[in-house]
Amino acid sequence: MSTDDITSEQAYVSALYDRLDGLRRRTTSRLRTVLRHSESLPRARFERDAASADCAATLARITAAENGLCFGRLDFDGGERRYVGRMGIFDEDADYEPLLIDWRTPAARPFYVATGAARLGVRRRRHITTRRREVTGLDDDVFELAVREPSATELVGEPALFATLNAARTGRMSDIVETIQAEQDRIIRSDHRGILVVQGGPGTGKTAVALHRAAYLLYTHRDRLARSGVLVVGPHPTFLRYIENVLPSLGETSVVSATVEALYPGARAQRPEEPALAELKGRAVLADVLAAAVRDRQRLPGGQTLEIHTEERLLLLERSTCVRARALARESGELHNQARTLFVRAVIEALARQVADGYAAETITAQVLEADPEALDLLAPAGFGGTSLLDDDDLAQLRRELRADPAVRAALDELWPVLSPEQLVAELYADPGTLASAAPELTAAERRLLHRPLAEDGTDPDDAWLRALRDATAGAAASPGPGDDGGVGTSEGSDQDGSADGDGDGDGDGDAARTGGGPRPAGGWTAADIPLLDEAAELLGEDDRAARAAALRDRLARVAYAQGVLDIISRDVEDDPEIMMATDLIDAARLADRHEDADLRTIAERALADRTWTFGHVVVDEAQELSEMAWRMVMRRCPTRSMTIVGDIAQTGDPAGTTSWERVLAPYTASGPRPRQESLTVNYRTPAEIMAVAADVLATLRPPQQPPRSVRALGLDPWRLRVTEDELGPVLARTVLAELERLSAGQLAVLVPAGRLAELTAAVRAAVPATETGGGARLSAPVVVLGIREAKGLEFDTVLVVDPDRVLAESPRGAHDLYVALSRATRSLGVLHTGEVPAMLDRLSPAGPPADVPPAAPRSTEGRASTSPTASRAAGT
Ligand SMILES: Nc1ncnc2c1ncn2[C@@H]1O[C@H](COP(=O)(O)OP(=O)(O)OP(=O)(O)O)[C@@H](O)[C@H]1O
Repeated sequence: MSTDDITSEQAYVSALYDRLDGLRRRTTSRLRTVLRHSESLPRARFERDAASADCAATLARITAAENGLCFGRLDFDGGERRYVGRMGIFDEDADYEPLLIDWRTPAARPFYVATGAARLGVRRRRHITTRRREVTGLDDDVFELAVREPSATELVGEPALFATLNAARTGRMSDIVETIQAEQDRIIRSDHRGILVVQGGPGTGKTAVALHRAAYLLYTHRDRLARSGVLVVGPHPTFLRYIENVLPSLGETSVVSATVEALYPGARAQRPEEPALAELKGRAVLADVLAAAVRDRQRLPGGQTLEIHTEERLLLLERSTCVRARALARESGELHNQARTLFVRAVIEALARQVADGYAAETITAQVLEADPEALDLLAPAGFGGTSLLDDDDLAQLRRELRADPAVRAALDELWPVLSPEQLVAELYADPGTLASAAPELTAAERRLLHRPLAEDGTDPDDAWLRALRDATAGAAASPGPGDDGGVGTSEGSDQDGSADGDGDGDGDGDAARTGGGPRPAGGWTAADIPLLDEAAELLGEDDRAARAAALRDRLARVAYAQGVLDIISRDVEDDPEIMMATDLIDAARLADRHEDADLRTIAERALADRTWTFGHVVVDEAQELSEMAWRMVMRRCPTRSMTIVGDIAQTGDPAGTTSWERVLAPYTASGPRPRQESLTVNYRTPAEIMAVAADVLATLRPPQQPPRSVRALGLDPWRLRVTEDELGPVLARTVLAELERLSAGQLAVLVPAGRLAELTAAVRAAVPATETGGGARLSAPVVVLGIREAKGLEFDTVLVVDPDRVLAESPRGAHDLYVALSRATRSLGVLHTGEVPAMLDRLSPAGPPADVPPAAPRSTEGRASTSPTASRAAGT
């Protein structure tokens, strides 16, 4: 490329940066002006905050575009020229002529998909490489005018692509906006409607494509998606940290990313699950089991009558009354906790009638019996009409007394308890009788597997459901107002059944005390339990009446305040009919609404705090790991089914994970359009020599899968080293040091069977103290030691896989896990094994012990993250 070319491109790029600076200055100054206004009224505050959020989002986009602002140019047959970059820049003085087009616009598309076979009118595609604001290189694809056969293997912008692929890893995924390939571009820009499934082998760019698609959809449908948000579901927290820079670097900051478990704002997984149990808990049939468990908790008295001994009297609750009350509550279509109100109301009504009849019977006995000795027998079958002897106030008082009576409450709790999801699931596991009745579809052995006693302390400080219920009811009880008596939610007239405490007994405790806190199984919850808790929450229903009543009370107070304000400003002019008064323009209710405080939390904050939040689009990465129950949980978050699902069924490690996209998605697409399927076939990560080893493992899986085609070979043979069990720790430590020496920059991962994580981490740490490990590992560390599941979706320059035999034995999907482990490296791979090498790894070249590395001397790698890896490596040895 001539220096003239670089000079002229530099001039153009510099002019773009000048415009970017101008835009930044204008936005910053607008932000300052907006923030200077100290608004006292909530609505004005809201507008100010919305304007400042808008400025902040624009500034974030400008900042994100700074590096690599312009990276491409297209020259068309007719002489038209388009520059492509990270954001659109227009010439305001020339009718908004585009100077730089955003990569997501249709006009930019030929940059990614034009080939010699399908030129789309492009004569030349130029990749422009920049460092900071300086143009450092140009690469041109000049298309011949003659049409030739399309080639499936054709890469777009090879030099730029290989420069990225060969660069050392940093522990953070980067965007690929400058080098998106044609098969990836098609997926990124695919229609947002419906479910899109992208199946692809390791390193084919599924994660990269899914994230660029999220950015594309946010750009194309910003109005719709900005309100409801986009959710990215990833397999583990380390993965979410690994990808967290990608969308911000594309100028998108409003995406929520979470693991499946984090979508349930309550209990957290506290321990790993046994594979057999994880598989069982993942089955969709567990949804039926939970539904049956809920119905089982809606009970009837054992005999024909239930005796309730209150302090004053003995009440006899007829079984038939409970049958009717239960049918009424069930048929209402309300969820369990809300339907309890109807059940309680019907039972209390029957008990009130019984007490009133008692009064009537006494009256009759005293006044009538003498006149007609058979009066009791005559009246008893149809009742004494006792309620008609009491006026409405007396009856209301009687119902309140009955609801507050501890014996009556205990009986109601036995028959129809308020349940938290944690309580339902933990008590289901704990009680073999409930399990047997709720889970007839499971075998006795499976039910035994599910059985787990309750944790001894019985309460779970993390039971958010109960905490929220307690807070809400405490708030409701603490704020006296019209709602407390005869007002919203508490009167006999409106709610009849009582108050805002969610159980209808008017005691304000929300029954939290009676649920005994939040039970959990001994040992705590596991990741496989979380979808069950979410399902239980869905069946039980959120009890939001306390919060609703509190909100209504707030509003009444605001209306009263607004009325006071209107009275004051109208007072002096009240008698003059000529003068228009404030009350002619606005009433108190509307004035109050204008003063309502807006919810200023970000979409992410609101969405993650609200279990019932639904997103405009959901991306599921490593989707093969989701169980059927987890899918139910994710699907609830996306009723529109606008979803991008990316994964690889050959990499499924979770025993409850997916083996067929069709099968797992069938329940959600039965009545709608079928999911669209796309596949990615080119492996950008793993060099061909390593992929050949992984492909041998892949060949042992059923059903057989096609390995992806590696885009590059590096000429470095993957090796294996046999060591004795005793030597494993020290040899591993020396190998790590030797490999670090070889690796001038980048990252090294030691991938081990989950059961050996602690022991092998200790061995590596003896040589490299800064080694990071486990789910919370900091990926910028020079060395990380991870179990295979924790390495899902990640990549490293060098990978050492330890004890493949144990990886294979540790889980029914051991071979899938080994396949994942072998396909994480971007440069080199070594395997340390203690027994015979598994036959599927025969292709590995036998190696001698790590040479030239002194065995002891632990190496300091302090400060490596902030200095150049090469420098700190040198300093550390
Ligand atoms: N078009 C591209 N240009 C540059 N780099 C790319 C491109 N496509 C993919 N890559 C790189 O290839 C690597 C693998 O991509 P990614 O992690 O998205 O693959 P994956 O299919 O999700 O892999 P796995 O299934 O193993 O998790 C990443 O470093 C990614 O940045």
